Amino acid sequence: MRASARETALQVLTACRQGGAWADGALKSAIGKDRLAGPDAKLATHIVYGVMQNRILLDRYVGLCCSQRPEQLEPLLLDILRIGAYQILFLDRIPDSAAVNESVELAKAHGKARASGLVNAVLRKISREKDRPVELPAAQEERLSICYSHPRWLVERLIALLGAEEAEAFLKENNRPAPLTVQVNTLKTSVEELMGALRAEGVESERHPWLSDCLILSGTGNLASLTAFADGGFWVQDAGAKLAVLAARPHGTVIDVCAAPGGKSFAAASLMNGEGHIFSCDIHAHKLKLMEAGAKRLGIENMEPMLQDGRVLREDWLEAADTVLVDVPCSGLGIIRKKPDIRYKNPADLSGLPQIQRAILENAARYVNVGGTLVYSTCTILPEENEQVTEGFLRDHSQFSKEPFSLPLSQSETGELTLWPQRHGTDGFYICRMRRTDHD
Ligand SMILES: C[S@@+](CC[C@H](N)C(=O)[O-])C[C@H]1O[C@@H](n2cnc3c(N)ncnc32)[C@H](O)[C@@H]1O
Repeated sequence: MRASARETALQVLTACRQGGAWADGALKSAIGKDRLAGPDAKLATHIVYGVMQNRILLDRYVGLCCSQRPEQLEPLLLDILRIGAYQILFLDRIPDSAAVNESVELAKAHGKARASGLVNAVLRKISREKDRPVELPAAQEERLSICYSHPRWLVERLIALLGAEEAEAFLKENNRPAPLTVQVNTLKTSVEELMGALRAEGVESERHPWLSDCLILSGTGNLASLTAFADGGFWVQDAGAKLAVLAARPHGTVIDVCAAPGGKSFAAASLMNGEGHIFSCDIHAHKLKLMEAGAKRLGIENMEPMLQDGRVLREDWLEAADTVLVDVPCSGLGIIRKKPDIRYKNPADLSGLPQIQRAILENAARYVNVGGTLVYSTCTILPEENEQVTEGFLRDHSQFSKEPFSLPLSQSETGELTLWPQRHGTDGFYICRMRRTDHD
């Protein structure tokens, strides 16, 4: 039974390595394709997330227990070793012998019968030595990088931003499960009613500590299979994302320039209580379908998904909107706890983002009417995608200025706020609220 969970996990790790897939999406489709359910689906998920969260540390163990360096091993074999090592080091309920044997079988099933001896020897050695603390380098950056499996460049950036102690707290938080926060669809139901409906389906829910219309769920299994979900009772949304919409106080004509999969537009619609109109734009046609389906499920009628590149001006929208949301594509380094593989993005691939973000902000700002609000947000914590983009924009546009805002969790006197998992319990998020005071 368990072998199929491990086989699925291996397929997912292979898809991520070879095809550039994201673990969460690849896992969801592999679990569906392999028809895993219950404990098998859970184990496959634990293994994939666990390997991603601990990859650098696991490779350290493999390296110490193998005559070859991890990077010299065939990638498939290394993935099999990581899967085995993760179970031995982190999953108490699986006997080490089972973790070793299943990994050996996995190697054989993938035509690596000759290498299965190596898998056996390395994993047995890891099992024997697992209680001895792994030797770590003295240098702080290197030590944190291995301990929490984050690439060295990111650890260095975090230490520069936060200092070593808080950087470590952030890294630790990234390897913990994030709470599953959902937003109650107040257009259709109430908090109490939804809690009752979830309970009837065996799902535990508790009120969010500081967002009155949000719940934290546990024991959900596949969310999409719940009747409460199909009935449009809620959508999944991190508290940080909800705060970005609260900071905008959306009303009247709203343009959400980077809207898919639609979470912030849904939150705006619910705050606007059926009034006004929301243009929910995205550059990818296939994502519009997601938003359309979401809006239909939630019974939102004043939201209009549209195919529109945020960098390209629509003349008919010039100074036409009361609220413009600019939730730009970003490095996503604030949501590592939900997408653990984001940490392994190549930093060189991130360097072009600020230019795209600035171009979208520049264009979107032209849609804001005088007196209207412009909110720029990201789910990252890097200043070059956050403060540096908004500062550059404000320097060149004196008709906009930052405006203080207050939120259930905290206030911002300066008009901008960075949220952090280790400080706020939310995803890492940046929010900047600006107001237009004059024409261009
Ligand atoms: C951070 S996500 C938005 C999340 C969304 N606001 C929500 O809360 O569900 C960024 C989105 O921007 C879209 N995007 C990327 N480049 C774009 C562009 N030039 N114009 C419009 N949308 C773009 C991506 O397809 C992606 O869906």
